[in-house]
Amino acid sequence: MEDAQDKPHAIMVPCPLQGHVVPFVHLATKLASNGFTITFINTEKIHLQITKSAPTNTTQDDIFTEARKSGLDIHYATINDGFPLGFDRFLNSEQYMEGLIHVFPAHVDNFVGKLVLKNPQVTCLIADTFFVWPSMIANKYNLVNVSFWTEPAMVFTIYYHLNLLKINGHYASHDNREDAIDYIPGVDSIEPKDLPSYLQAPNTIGVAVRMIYKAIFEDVKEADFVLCNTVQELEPKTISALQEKQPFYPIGPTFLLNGFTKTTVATSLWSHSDCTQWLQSKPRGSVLYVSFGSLAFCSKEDLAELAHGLLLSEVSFIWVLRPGILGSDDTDFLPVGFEDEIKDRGLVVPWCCQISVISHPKVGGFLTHCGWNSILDTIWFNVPMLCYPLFTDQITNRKLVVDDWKIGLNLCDRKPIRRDEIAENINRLMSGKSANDLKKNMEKIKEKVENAVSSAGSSEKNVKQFIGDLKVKISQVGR
Ligand SMILES: O=c1ccn([C@@H]2O[C@H](COP(=O)(O)OP(=O)(O)O[C@H]3O[C@H](CO)[C@@H](O)[C@H](O)[C@H]3O)[C@@H](O)[C@H]2O)c(=O)[nH]1
Repeated sequence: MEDAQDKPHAIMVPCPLQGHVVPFVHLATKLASNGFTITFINTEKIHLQITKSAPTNTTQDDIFTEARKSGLDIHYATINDGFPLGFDRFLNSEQYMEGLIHVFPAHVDNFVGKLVLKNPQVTCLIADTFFVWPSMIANKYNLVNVSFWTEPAMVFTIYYHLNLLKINGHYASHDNREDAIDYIPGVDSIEPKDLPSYLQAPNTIGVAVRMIYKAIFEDVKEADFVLCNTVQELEPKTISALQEKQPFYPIGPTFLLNGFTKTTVATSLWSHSDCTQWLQSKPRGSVLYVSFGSLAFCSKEDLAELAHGLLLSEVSFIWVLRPGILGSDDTDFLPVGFEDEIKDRGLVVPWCCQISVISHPKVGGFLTHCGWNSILDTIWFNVPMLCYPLFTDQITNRKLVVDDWKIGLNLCDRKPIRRDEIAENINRLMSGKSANDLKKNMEKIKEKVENAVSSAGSSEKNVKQFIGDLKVKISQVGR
């Protein structure tokens, strides 16, 4: 029998969200192609949503069936998150988060306990940094504790140094300081307005969210290794500073780690509308892609203003309007006559295969909420961004895109957003000098990413380094 460190068996648990399941699946595939055995866990709810959304001919009980046929040793299991399948987790997000903190860990514990008993080769837990329980479970079952962070290192280090923000009066005081923050290791300077949203308005967000961030960044300090879906050359100072605290490996973008091939693993939570035929008739680089990811809510007023801005811009667009984007069952939010007015200039879809759309040569700009996966997707396909961050890390991600890397523009500089400013910025994104400048900067950033995922690049090297370090750790833990 092989030693446990020669063929590590890792349990992988993503946070039950679209933007987390996707990078976890790519990482699982990468590790399995490097000789790991993986047991991948989705919640029953996520599994149901994925299988319901997959094309009927591919619906499977096990999303890794095809991957296994190609020789990868990936097992799949689903566990209960503490709520009935019919419970609406988004409309009851506060209650859901309480459940993820207090109930979900008991289900994970139960599952891991049984698996470890049956299978002594299980040596490692790779859990989403967003969970509060990994160190408890890793310690209980003597597993190497690996935390996977799906956002940029900049955001990680801000939460990691929450205490510094508090001591210095930039967070959690009655009257937070408004001057620049220049004491976080590896971050030159950041304005309070660029902090993740949860750190800006501590009194208006739920208690559960605040508890989660405090708890997860206490827990991650116990991890043996931290993996991050970023690129060393994009955030060098921040990453070096973090590496002085903990073994921290930038290994992104994970969707490129297996070469850019279409994955056989179903991950989408909604069915894809096909946009390729509609795109065919458009001139090269002329279409704006608009999407706000899987999680963020918009107000009815802002969506109406966006719709008017798109009309005024006269640009062709594909707009992903996810079901539930208003945070309610309301579906009646587009201005009267909008669909007639856009005719064949605009296509509104509930969801699509984002990679297929932004890789299409007809697409020339991306109006995005600045979800980290979307930023990585669009860098790879050289599509400049118009940034409309809505909450959480998206606020800080915008700073990276617009202020630091200069590969995107702000949608509006003030709130509430205004249709004339939206239209003007859409046009600046899609044509003229500003568009050319953005494209030139984008080429430089893309080159860094391209180098990182090449066989001698930093992300590939960091994956190898992580695997080597993990094997040493496994031999020391001696399961
Ligand atoms: O129509 C669509 C829209 C999105 N996607 C995919 O869905 C994912 C979306 O991820 P992301 O852009 O990161 O947005 P969210 O779904 O909003 O992701 C959550 O998780 C991210 C990673 O932690 C955070 O950066 C975000 O702020 C948070 O909202 C990406 O893989 C996209 O390729 C599609 O396939 N089709």
